Amino acid sequence: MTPPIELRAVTKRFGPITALAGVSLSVSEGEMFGLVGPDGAGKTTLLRLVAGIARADEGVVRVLGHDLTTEARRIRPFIGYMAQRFSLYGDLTVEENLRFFARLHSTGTDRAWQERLLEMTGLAPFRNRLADYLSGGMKQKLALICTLVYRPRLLLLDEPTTGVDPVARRQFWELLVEFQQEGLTIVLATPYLDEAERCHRVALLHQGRILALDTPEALRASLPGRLFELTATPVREAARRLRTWLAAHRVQLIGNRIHLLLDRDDELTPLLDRLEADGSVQVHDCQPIAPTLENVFLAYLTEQSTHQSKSTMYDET
Ligand SMILES: Nc1ncnc2c1ncn2[C@@H]1O[C@H](COP(=O)(O)OP(=O)(O)OP(=O)(O)O)[C@@H](O)[C@H]1O
Repeated sequence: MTPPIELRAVTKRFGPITALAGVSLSVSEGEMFGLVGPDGAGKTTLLRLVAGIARADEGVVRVLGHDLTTEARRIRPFIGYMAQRFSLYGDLTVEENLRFFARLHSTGTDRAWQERLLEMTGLAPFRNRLADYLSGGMKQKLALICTLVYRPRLLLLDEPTTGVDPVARRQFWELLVEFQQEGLTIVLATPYLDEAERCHRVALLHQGRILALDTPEALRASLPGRLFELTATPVREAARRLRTWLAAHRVQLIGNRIHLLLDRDDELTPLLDRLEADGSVQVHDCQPIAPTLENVFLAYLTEQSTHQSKSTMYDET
């Protein structure tokens, strides 16, 4: 079966900036696919290309069997795209917003579906409230159902829960999972790695390239060696010293803890002895831990930037 989304060697430039550089990926029917990466990595650009709003400079974007270079218009009725700043009409009520978006796509008559969306999101009791007076979480839910009101086959979400409180985020996710289980294919960009963990597969983007793409389990397993969590004081000095002895991607400062990636267990004791040797750094605790996606992505990103600074050094000499 043809995958609903397929990108082959896609490049997108904005003047001198290369937002996407030769990206290839495919998303399967009914999949929940996550895009993560630092600001400016190219996540929004990728979603906009798939939505048919922007065009690739090179490569092929195929969505629902159509080549978007020539057939972008054909897919629009089947795509739900919730942009980072999705605009609701603040002076319309919840229900009026929903009907407005439904009418834009000539499905204004499917009232049963609209009612179901209002019920599912818990927005039914607030149907007459102006959108301006909804909480942040409720606004996001309304934006989601305005995106789904015309029953798209693909749902593209750009950081849909940014700035939403944890309870509302959890509710939003319960809805997403419900829609995905009904067969909707979902691609979402997220800055939250706990959200990425809930996706079937995740792509890590950096400067327009895919650094890693796999299931969360496989990505975690791809971190070579053993990970240790260390508490020490002063923690910044401890991390600084470790970074001078080990490759940068092996030492991650996460809050007030250091995560240390070693090849072998027996590297640990000599390293800790060296850290405490002059008495100015004290190690309080050190335990082996299971890696999270955050560890994996930080390792990839640091390794990448070390690589780049090395090649810049070579370029300059
Ligand atoms: N319309 C545009 N004109 C010029 N540059 C752009 C445009 N859109 C994106 N860019 C640039 O392309 C690169 C990728 O941007 P993009 O918005 O896709 O990243 P992102 O991963 O979504 O980051 P963020 O989460 O900060 O939006 C950035 O360097 C950005 O400044």
